[in-house]
Amino acid sequence: MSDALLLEVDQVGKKIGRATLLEPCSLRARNGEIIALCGGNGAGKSTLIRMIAGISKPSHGSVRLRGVTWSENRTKYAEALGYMPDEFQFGSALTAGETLRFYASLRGVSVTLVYELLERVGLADVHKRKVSTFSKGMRQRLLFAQAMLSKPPLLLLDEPTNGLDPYWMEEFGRLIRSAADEGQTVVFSTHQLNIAEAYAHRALFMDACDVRHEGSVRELAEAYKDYGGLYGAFNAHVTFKSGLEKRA
Ligand SMILES: Nc1ncnc2c1ncn2[C@@H]1O[C@H](COP(=O)(O)OP(=O)(O)OP(=O)(O)O)[C@@H](O)[C@H]1O
Repeated sequence: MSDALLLEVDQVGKKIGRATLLEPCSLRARNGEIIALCGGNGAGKSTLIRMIAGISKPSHGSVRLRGVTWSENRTKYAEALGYMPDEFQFGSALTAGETLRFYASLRGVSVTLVYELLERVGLADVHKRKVSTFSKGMRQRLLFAQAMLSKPPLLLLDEPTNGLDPYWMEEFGRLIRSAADEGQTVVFSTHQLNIAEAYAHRALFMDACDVRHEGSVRELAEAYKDYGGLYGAFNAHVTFKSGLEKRA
């Protein structure tokens, strides 16, 4: 992990009408850091991720990636980012290989990398199959490969382990660790606190559209080791008021 700051989320919040989707919150991420956003349903994880991804405009605050905001330099910002949304429909007529080649051509990435990535996410043998025949976990792995295509400085992953079997859940952990070892920063949301504990450096605990606590995963797991590790730390900081957006 280096000291270089890649991502600066500064008092970013979101309101739609009278509803508060996210209370103003801040987050800094350095190169090579893995950060887990943990929280129950409706806690605000996707809202925060979408604002970092540049697809939802904050009502307050700013997000800087490589020193620029989305509106200041869209190209520099977008090139620094690989985004895996929580829900996505691939074109059903395309095979896995065609799908990834399509995204590679959009980003000017070599086809050699496409097959290397299909191998890494365990889809090389089925690259000629149409994505419409894939299971949920297989589509998740393809979506993850899509986010990793250009080896972006920031991997922004919304519930990436959703639908993965135990083998691929662990493998996902190893893939993000090796990305971080190569200097990529990973911000991911998850309901799997064991994955956050095993692979993330830092965790943000979110609830009721607010960040309740932020800390080093190692320190939190150690402090709560007699209470279930990170799970115990999460329970100590989060009161589960999730589910509905706040209204003024
Ligand atoms: N377009 C919208 N209009 C009003 N409220 C919204 C809108 N989108 C999301 N919300 C609300 O914002 C809050 C945060 O939602 P968000 O999707 O960020 O939660 P999440 O932590 O990702 O949840 P999950 O784990 O269920 O995916 C929720 O209360 C949700 O109901």
